[in-house]
Amino acid sequence: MAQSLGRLFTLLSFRKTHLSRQCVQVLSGTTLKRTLMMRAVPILSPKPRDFSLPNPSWGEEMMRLYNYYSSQSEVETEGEEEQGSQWTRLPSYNRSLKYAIGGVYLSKIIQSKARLFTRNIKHPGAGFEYVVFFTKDKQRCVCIFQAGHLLEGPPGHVHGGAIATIIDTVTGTHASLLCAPVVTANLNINYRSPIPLGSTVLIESTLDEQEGKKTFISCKITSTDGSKLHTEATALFVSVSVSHLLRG
Ligand SMILES: CCCCCCCC(=O)SCCNC(=O)CCNC(=O)[C@H](O)C(C)(C)COP(=O)(O)OP(=O)(O)OC[C@H]1O[C@@H](n2cnc3c(N)ncnc32)[C@H](O)[C@@H]1OP(=O)(O)O
Repeated sequence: MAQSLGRLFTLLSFRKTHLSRQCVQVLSGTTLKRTLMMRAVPILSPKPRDFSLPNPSWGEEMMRLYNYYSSQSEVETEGEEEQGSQWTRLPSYNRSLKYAIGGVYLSKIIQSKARLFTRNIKHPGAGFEYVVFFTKDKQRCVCIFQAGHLLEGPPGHVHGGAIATIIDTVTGTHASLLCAPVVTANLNINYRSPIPLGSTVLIESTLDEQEGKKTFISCKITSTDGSKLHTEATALFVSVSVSHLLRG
């Protein structure tokens, strides 16, 4: 199963690259053709958009924290002692790349229209704007989250389901770093204080325990200065095989 899946990924990856090259050759020539080519290449390009990089919708606080954690993730090389390398930023795509071979999307193989739930609102800033950083030993993750106006629950505040979604995403991403592929088996959430719509908050996840196929992670959402607790959660992830994901 794994072997034939691997062959399928390699074949699809080759066909996609080959198609991009053919498209460039056919279209090059006149200005019109060049314009068309410029438009066609990004569509066919195998390089996916990384949604965890800044966009114009990110507010001041989101940018401040992004710059802070990014500055903590620079690694000194050439024999010098590493400085400020505590955090590493995780790229984030709108399809399931994680388990794929050769840059082909797993979600595309299962269903071509599938998109990651948290990355499918097209208008920047309207939904989930977030970026996850993890520590070198992968014991902790921190997510900077800016909640857009389409996530409203109680007037002016973030919907409880949207909060559950971002918690599942952060803790699931954390568990995936440790032992992918995983699925959420259990998620317990205590909502302590509402999160204002449009605000930026910090989500911190911590590895509690790993026991066989089970990974236990706890998580809290606070204001960015840590003074206000919004949400606390614990989650259990169970490691599964790729065929478990494909089987459904
Ligand atoms: C990049 C973005 C990342 C986003 C991450 C998002 C992740 C998700 O949302 S996944 C989607 C939601 N989750 C699902 O759809 C999962 C559906 N459930 C399943 O597939 C199965 O029930 C599954 C795999 C969790 C467990 O299957 P099961 O056959 O019970 O596994 P099994 O091997 O027997 O259990 C493993 C262990 O987990 C325990 N366990 C399983 N489910 C639970 C549970 N709900 N509560 C407590 N323990 C549990 C079992 O008791 C067992 O423990 P032990 O090893 O001590 O005996």
